Amino acid sequence: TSGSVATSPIDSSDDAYSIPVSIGTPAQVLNLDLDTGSSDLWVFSSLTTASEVNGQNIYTPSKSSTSKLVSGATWKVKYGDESTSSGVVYTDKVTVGGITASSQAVEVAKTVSASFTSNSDIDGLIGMGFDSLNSAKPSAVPTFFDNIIGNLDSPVFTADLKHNKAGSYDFGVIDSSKYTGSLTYVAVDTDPGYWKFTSSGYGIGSAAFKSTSVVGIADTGTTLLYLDTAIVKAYYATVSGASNSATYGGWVFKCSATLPNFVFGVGSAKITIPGSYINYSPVTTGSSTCFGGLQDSTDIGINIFGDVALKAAFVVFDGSDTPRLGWASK
Ligand SMILES: O=C(NC1CCCCC1)N[C@H]1[C@H](O)[C@@H](N2CCCCC2)[C@@H]2OC[C@H]1O2
Repeated sequence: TSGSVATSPIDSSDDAYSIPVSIGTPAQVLNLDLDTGSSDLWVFSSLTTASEVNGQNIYTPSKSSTSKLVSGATWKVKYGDESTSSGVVYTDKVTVGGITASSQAVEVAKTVSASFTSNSDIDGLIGMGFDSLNSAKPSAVPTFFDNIIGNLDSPVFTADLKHNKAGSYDFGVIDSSKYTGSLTYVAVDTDPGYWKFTSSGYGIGSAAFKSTSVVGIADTGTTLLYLDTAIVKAYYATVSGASNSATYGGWVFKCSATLPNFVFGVGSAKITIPGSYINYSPVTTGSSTCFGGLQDSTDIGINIFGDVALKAAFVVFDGSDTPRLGWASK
């Protein structure tokens, strides 16, 4: 089997990309953030503290004839941005892009942190990282990808994210009409559970490409691109008036600035991020100061190829016995 689901940016800054996910019988459709940087499928629900729900669609297990409580199971997840959620676990039928997991662990939130409450566009997350990152106790539960991989024509899913328009996630198939040239594959280190790979270097604007190993994760659930200080400083050195602002917690510049393209290497291939993708958004609504889409990864401890990078490419997440990532321009 194979399938495809449209994914849309939740706002004009491409802060996240959501997909419709059907849960239960009859179907309850929620808009979930597909996150390759985590491995819990969790949802806003009828069990979520009422004051922490603010316009999100909710999953009500008691209205689904196929829901079952997983007795004794709990979960609690904390993300890199310090957001958190926690609750209990049900199993139910889950369908994404026409592909069904008949008994998918659905982690039902009893509580969520403020940043989730304030984002009415996201009804939960569907984690597509490796099972080792799953937070369920006393035992981890498989991801949706893990549950369907055996039924897929090919053990892969692909990401075709776009700037300010709908893209797609495909499952079980690599659609060659969605990219140009050829795919270049790179090995994945699944420790501790991210899609972690080594980029072969970078280039800033028309400057010479710098061949150097840059270890990072392909993370659809992170908005921006986070890289080593030296690379980031070299990039913003080409943007007149750019500064690393303590006030705003990162590199900022005049919204009217022209930003150079940023190239990252995958093997012998090169992915070009248009400079415009690095003009992420005004620091506050209406400000003429803009926050950069490329930021420093020092405080994180790992480099993150988030949506700013991913939307410049077509990416194959290959979950075969030797996991790997395929990258192509588009
Ligand atoms: O915490 C990270 N990434 C970290 C960012 C800082 C540097 C380290 C990694 N990703 C989260 C993301 O921010 C959340 N957010 C929801 C609202 C729209 C934007 C996305 C969403 O929930 C969990 C996950 O996705």
